[in-house]
Amino acid sequence: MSRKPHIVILATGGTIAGSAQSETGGTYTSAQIGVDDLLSVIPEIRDLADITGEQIASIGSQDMDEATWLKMARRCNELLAQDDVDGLVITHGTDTMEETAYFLHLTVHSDKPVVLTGAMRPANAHSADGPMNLFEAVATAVCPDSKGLGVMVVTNDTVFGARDVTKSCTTAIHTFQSPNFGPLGHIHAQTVEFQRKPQRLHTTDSEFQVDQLDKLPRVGIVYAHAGADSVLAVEAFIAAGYDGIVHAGFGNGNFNSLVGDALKKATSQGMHVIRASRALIGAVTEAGEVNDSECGFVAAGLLNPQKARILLQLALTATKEREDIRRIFKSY
Ligand SMILES: NC(=O)CC[C@H](N)C(=O)O
Repeated sequence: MSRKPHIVILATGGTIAGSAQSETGGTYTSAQIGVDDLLSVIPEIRDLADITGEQIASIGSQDMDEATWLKMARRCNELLAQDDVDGLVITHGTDTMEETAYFLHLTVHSDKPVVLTGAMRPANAHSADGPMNLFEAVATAVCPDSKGLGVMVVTNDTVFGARDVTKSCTTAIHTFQSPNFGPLGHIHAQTVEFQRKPQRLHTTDSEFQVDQLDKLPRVGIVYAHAGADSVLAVEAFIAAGYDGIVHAGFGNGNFNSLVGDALKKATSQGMHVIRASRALIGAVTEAGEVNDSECGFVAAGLLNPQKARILLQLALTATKEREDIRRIFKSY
């Protein structure tokens, strides 16, 4: 490429754009600073790429919603279809970054890099992590080896895959981890080195098309605990006409008998139930204590409950057949 790569930064808010009362900590407000101000503190970023910025939203990511996801997916697909755009960097709050990353991993149909980044310290804090994270996100977006790896999350000198990454710590700057497999790669002194590639389907191989949609199927999450009477939550989702439930179960996707009966009632009424786990590591497998085909459930595999919810929502835009949903959970 003779010209410099062109990277578009889509800003959504979060702590990376946050402002605190004090540079050493305390309360702060997300989404106070626009994309131009974020860029102004790292002028070297313009040595890596020609940068243009767009403000997609100005929110703390706890307020991220499906309407904004659909808008983001559409805008990403539009931009990446342009010959003069080589990749995207999305600045985002960390609370739901993993969910937005996985949603875009399945709905953006391009092999050009899409990299999400954010920060744990507000923009005006001492040793704010946002500027370096943004710089390294752009370094990742312009790296030729990033092509075809799907959507990535870059923070703290580390590149994670959208499917595996999760926010693991409430406050630390090394909060993002991939507990099952570790990161895709690392960044040091502007150099990005990858160790592995995502194996499951994504982006250019994804069957999910959301460009014409203005909403997604309704799927709720029910969380297991000893002595759970979350049968009431299951009943509430049934009564509200939800399309599906993800159960964040014990261990290998287990539930107590009360909740199990309520979940079986849900499937008998045409709802879809995914068995995920509240455990951090390991897959929910079909061969365990639950007979999925008898109960009409689908095992989430390695997806955590919040990502299993997104995959079920997208699956239900394409099919209502349980066997097809099972195939989707084994492929994405
Ligand atoms: N560190 C953060 O980005 C968290 C701030 C805010 N809750 C958000 O997710 O946008």
